[in-house]
Amino acid sequence: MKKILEYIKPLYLRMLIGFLIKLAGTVMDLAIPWILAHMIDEVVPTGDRGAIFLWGIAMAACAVIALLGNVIANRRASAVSRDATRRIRHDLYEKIEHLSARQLDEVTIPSLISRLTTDTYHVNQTLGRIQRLGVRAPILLVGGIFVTMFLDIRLSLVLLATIPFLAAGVILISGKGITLYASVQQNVDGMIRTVRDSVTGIRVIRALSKGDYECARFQKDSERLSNSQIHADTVMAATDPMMQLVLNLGLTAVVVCGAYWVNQGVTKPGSIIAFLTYFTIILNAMMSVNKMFVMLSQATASANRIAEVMNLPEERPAGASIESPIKEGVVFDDVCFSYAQPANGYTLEHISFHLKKGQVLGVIGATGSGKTTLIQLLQRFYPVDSGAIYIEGKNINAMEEEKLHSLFGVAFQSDSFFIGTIYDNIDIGRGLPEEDILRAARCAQAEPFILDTEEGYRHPVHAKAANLSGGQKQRLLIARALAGKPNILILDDSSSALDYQTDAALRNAIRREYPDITVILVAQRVSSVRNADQILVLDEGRVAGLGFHEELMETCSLYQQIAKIQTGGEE
Ligand SMILES: Nc1ncnc2c1ncn2[C@@H]1O[C@H](COP(=O)(O)OP(=O)(O)OP(=O)(O)O)[C@@H](O)[C@H]1O
Repeated sequence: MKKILEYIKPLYLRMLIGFLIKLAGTVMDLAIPWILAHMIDEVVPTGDRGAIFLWGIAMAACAVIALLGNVIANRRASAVSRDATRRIRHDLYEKIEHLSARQLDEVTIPSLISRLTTDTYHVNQTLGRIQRLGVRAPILLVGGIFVTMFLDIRLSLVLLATIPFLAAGVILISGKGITLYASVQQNVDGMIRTVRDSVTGIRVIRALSKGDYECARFQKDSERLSNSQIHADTVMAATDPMMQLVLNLGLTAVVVCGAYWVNQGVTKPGSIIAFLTYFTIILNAMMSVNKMFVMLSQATASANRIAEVMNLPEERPAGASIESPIKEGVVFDDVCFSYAQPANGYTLEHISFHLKKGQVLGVIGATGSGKTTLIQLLQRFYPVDSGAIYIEGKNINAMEEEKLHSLFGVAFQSDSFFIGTIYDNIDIGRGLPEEDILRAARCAQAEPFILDTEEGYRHPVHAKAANLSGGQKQRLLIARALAGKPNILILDDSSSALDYQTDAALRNAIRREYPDITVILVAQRVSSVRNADQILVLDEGRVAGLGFHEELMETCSLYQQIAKIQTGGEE
């Protein structure tokens, strides 16, 4: 909550003005029953029509001012909570953008989505409500009690006796609400995770006839969420009836005592009528305060979840000062890395190689051998546990993140497409020169299929590029990676859907059109890497071989095995 208060601080003045307007409106609301009692008990018995008319006008004026004050203040409250939430959402999004891959793994993407959406929504709603009712309800409550005391001290003491019971109940229950609503939000995370998995993998799910299984999984998450929501709401809902009961008992006592005192002539009937009106005002104010506490419990749970992400430390990798004696290309110097605890074994172990500028490195190995991890380390998505990675002699830890990432053009196995044209999907908002885009598309062997369409480069791409084949998508991704003319091109198994001929044409075109680009080519097929200047063979995170094709065919048994399986022994 402390973090959220930082966002409200600059809005204090605006809130204060809103509060003052609200205060004026609320005081007018409180004045109306008082004027009513005064008219019945003091003015009407005199029979002075002029005075009755004037007091009537005063009542109407109070009602109009109360209405205007409340409307204006409510509008201001919405504007303030909208502005505060917009800034919170913006900063949270920016923070998420800069989280390290390890932090993303820890918090998880679905949880970040719900923090950015439902949690900020709860904060927004509560900020608005607190401003709308935070002044009005307590003033109505305290003011109502104060005026009733002024009207009749004995009757108001009967009413006051109920307040401590009510306050204790509200405080107890709303404290529990924070824990309950935090658990609801955790279940929202779980449901988003399941929906995300099912939607992104819907084709695979259908192909494997796993629809029923996924439905059951969703049902389970949905039930868990409903149950936690029902449990939280049931506990929190207990406060309203409890308050009504206590207040109604108080009211009964007031009416009984009031009737007795009127008979004795110590209380006037007008006071009893005004007292009952104030009683309704106090009851409603109590209910509003209670609702505010319920919302506050929910918003506190959400605010804590938002602050948890915002307070995550910036992970700045260590060991940035050391420079490599090799001043060009990419150098991996005895790199070890593990996603979890190194004590449980490394994912990549003692990886060393030097890739000269303009050279091609092929990376091959069984699934799970660490090929993608190696690429992630090069882009500093995770910090290495030991050893160092250098680009042009500079430790990547010493580079500004933006500068480091601007060196790469990356095509992953599956990457995102957005609704737009083919041209837009290659450019992705970088505003690149048209000739660079056309050249990249040509080189990626994408142009023939693009020109085959009626609209050419303006051909529409549907959501998730559902109207393109796997090979066409891969070619567009490669074109996207090339179009920015990067220093280092990373192709992570991104030509697996291409036929052998297109794959070979692609590699030749890259060499011909972009001779200075250093290429790292992760592949499953020996044919994709055989012409590389160096081939790194990975086996369970260790280097099983490093050299060019013919060399490895002589020295590396794992490489020989892979080649033999893929070529049917022709090699
Ligand atoms: N974010 C992660 N957190 C924990 N472990 C991970 C993570 N990503 C990968 N791993 C593990 O690290 C190992 C290497 O994975 P990696 O993706 O680098 O293999 P790969 O050779 O690229 O596999 P593939 O050819 O199937 O893509 C695997 O055992 C994998 O389970």
